[in-house]
Amino acid sequence: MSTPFTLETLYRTGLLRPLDHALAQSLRRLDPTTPDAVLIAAALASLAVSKGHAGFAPADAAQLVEADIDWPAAADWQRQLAASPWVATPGDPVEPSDTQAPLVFEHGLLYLRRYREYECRLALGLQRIGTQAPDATALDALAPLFRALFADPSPALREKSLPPSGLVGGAPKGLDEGALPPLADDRQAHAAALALRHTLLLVTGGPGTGKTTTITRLLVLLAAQAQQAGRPAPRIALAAPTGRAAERMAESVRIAVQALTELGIDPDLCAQLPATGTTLHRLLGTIPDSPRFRHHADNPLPFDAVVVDEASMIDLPLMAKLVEAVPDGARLVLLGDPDQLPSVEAGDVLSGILRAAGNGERLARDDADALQPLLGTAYPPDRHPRESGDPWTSRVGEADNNFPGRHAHLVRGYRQSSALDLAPLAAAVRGGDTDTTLSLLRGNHLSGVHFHENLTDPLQAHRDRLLAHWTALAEAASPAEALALASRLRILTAVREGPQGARGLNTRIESMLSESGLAGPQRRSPGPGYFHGRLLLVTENSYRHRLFNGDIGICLRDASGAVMAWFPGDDPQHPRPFHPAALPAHESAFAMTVHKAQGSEFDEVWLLLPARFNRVLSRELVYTGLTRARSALHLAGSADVIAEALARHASRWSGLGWRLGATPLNGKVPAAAERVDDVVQRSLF
Ligand SMILES: Nc1ncnc2c1ncn2[C@@H]1O[C@H](COP(=O)(O)OP(=O)(O)OP(=O)(O)O)[C@@H](O)[C@H]1O
Repeated sequence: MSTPFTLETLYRTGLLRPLDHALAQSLRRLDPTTPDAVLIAAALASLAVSKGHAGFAPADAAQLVEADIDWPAAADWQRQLAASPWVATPGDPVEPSDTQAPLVFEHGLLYLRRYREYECRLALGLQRIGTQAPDATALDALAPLFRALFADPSPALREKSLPPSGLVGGAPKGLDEGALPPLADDRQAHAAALALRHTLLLVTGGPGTGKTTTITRLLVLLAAQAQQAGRPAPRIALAAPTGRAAERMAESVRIAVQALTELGIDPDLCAQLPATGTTLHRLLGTIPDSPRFRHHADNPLPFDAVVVDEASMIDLPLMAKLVEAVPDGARLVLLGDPDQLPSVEAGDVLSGILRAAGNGERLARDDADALQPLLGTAYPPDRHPRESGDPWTSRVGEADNNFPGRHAHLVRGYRQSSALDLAPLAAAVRGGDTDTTLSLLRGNHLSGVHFHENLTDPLQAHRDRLLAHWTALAEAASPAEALALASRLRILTAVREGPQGARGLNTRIESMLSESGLAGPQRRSPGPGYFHGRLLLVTENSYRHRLFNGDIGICLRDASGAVMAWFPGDDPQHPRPFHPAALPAHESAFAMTVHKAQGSEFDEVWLLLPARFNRVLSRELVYTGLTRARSALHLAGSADVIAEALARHASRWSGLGWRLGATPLNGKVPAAAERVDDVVQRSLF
């Protein structure tokens, strides 16, 4: 029997949270004549935000609430919403809405007003950043360096064995532009060239496609450009949503810089690049007990270029605050993998931006023309690209789109690992191709990829092997060694609860360790749970401790027998000890959800799917999980669950794509409502 469409029934049956119900109740108290349909929509708009959506689509209500409900006809429901005094219906995609109305109905979505305003602020902020024209006049002068950076200089340099002193304008002397291969089909070169001409750039691509390498080269170019123009060195910030991701990014930049100096690029230019990264919260400056930051539109960040990695993890409010804090004239470069899971909090911002920015596969004609000094002839000027079938056509969406930034999508993977041949599997999962995925998994030909079909309990089936890893952590000679060992292996799960959930697995692993004598009662332990060798995952940001959501540490006994929790410091050789009782919120980390593992990598990943289909599963979840592996992947699950996961997208309701496309305010709003395929029930993990 279907559930009646009344506020009380939906609440009583547990489909609404107390918070959602309270919002609806408060509207009813203020105006008892408010129809139930409006109250329920308000409650569902609140529920939608908790599940990662920017708003709620009444036409697709069944996507949000998985229950058999007598939903009203969408058109009637929308009419009631539009007629309600609680609901603003602004005529313009970025005009502030009526502050008296707590809800906004726009483009098929019902928003809590605050989230609609975040979308507007973000759209306007990106518009402001992207429409500033950088000084792109001296591109000719940059050409030698550009070609040295991008035209695979290594063979030329090795032959010539140039000492660092033989440099001209940052480029190794002797590199003859004409002798170098053309850059017309090098997407990394496109990305860097586009960033010299535009202030807003998105660089997307899967793991190891060279996003960080490309940006490092771009930053060297910006440094050279400033030097040539007699300007001070550019002030550059490297940031990411989590501490771990920021660290990984800075590490990749350091490695890329090292490679450039070894290849003869001017060390003075390379020295201008930052050696460290920071979290977005730290960059913006948190204010205790406030959702506001120290840096905002009136106190912008003191940087000329802000580079942000793992952009898919950034939620709507944080991205809105970030773009507002980017000063006029500064560059914003967003790096990310659009096939990974969207942000845990509301927004799915990266996909919204990408929807407006086009697919990043081709250069626009004006860019190709203007960037000729750097890229060479990108397309023959005498042929119209669209007619000729030439690859250098306008970027997709350009003709009917006002988005001011540029997007470059990198596809070629460079991270060579003879141990792990993940690329074909990642591509099949990304494309939702179940047949290919299963045949690759079952074929057992991909090096480093192991399929454990129908395995539901790796702890039982592979007990000794897994246990050996965890006991080795406890036997490490030093905290630094234990932390280095810790990233060798991780069990990743789709869900938090249940037999294949991270929480239950951690409990079982701890009892296994206890049986093996490791996790027993500890002398001078600050609590029963803090045993020598316990892996910890921090689950909230603490600026006081400089510990951030996603940081991994390990409990180890010190010389006096006291157990301390060790976390990485600035120098990998010197981890930082904390008294476990003083740590911010944390949990065990032998197993963790794929969501928590975003931004991290491990040598060996055991990706454990639930035995039965669960709505958190999606192709993005499987893709994110398996791409965390550096040298070995063990995938445990059934063919049915894999097929069902790959059939679903983890996307969200958002109006950002059309809003960005419709800005500036020229009244050109696309007609079709933007909606997503599936809903992710993130409350489950
Ligand atoms: N054009 C290139 N030629 C040769 N090697 C490259 C090139 N671009 C990147 N690489 C190498 O590929 C590896 C991955 O590069 P990088 O870290 O920049 O990728 P990424 O896209 O930022 O990866 P992730 O998303 O995992 O952080 C590095 O070892 C880098 O040196």
